[in-house]
Amino acid sequence: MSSHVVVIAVDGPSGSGKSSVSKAVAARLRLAYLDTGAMYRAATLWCVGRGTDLADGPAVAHAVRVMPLDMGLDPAAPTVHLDGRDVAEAIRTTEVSTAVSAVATNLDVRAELRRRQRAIIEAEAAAGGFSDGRGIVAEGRDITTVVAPDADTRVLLTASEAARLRRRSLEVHGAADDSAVEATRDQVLRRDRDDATVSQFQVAADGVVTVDSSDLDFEQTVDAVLAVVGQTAGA
Ligand SMILES: Nc1ncnc2c1ncn2[C@@H]1O[C@H](COP(=O)(O)OP(=O)(O)OP(=O)(O)O)[C@@H](O)[C@H]1O
Ligand SMILES: Nc1ccn([C@H]2C[C@H](O)[C@@H](COP(=O)(O)O)O2)c(=O)n1
Repeated sequence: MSSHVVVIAVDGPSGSGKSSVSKAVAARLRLAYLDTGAMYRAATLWCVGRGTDLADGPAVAHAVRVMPLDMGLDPAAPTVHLDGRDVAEAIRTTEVSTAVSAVATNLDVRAELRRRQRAIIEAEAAAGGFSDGRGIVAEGRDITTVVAPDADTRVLLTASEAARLRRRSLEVHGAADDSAVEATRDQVLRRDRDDATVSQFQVAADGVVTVDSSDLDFEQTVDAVLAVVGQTAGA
């Protein structure tokens, strides 16, 4: 049995399915799961809660450096606690989704959150080997390229703009008619445009495998990512 520790990195644009697919992959392989987007969302909620002006870069960076954030890594029940408070729901509000790019494009915030993400990944990787079901799936926008460029498996999960808008619209509004899709446009496309100014998640970097889920259903997408893991991490 191999004692190799596995790190699986997944990036992609909004609505491509990173979170749901990564969670399912981690559960299937009995690995930990890290949602790095949730960390940027928590940082946004933290700043808003302290009354920090999101346009004041140094103040935002300072607030994030002292942010007491705890990430729970069980893919069956991932948790996010800020100063001991469960904020899993609070970080998904439209207010946070609309404001998060202002925080995520602050380079000092990125440096701090990347440091924390690497520490979490290293701690998980040190905990055991893949054969024991240990290791981690980490997903976001810069995991394959900056946070964990040495990951065993690096996947860029994409989907067409239309598919991503439809999925997000179904998720948020329970419908994918024209007006529902229009209402999700800012949360998906404007956010991607802003986030793409600091991370490269629209084209696969060297060594990163693209999985295009536009014409795949959820289970087929999970299987496609597992197949890449099988080819790259010796699963
Ligand atoms: N292949 C797929 N086919 C159909 N629906 C999917 C597929 N993959 C994911 N979904 C659904 O699309 C929605 C968006 O997925 P998810 O939240 O995982 O995307 P994301 O890339 O993490 O987005 P964001 O970065 O904006 O948080 C969810 O409702 C999810 O169940
Ligand atoms: N590694 C990451 C993860 C996320 N972000 C930004 C991009 C989003 O606007 C925001 C929230 O992410 P989501 O929950 O929608 O995946 O955080 C980033 O810049 N880098």
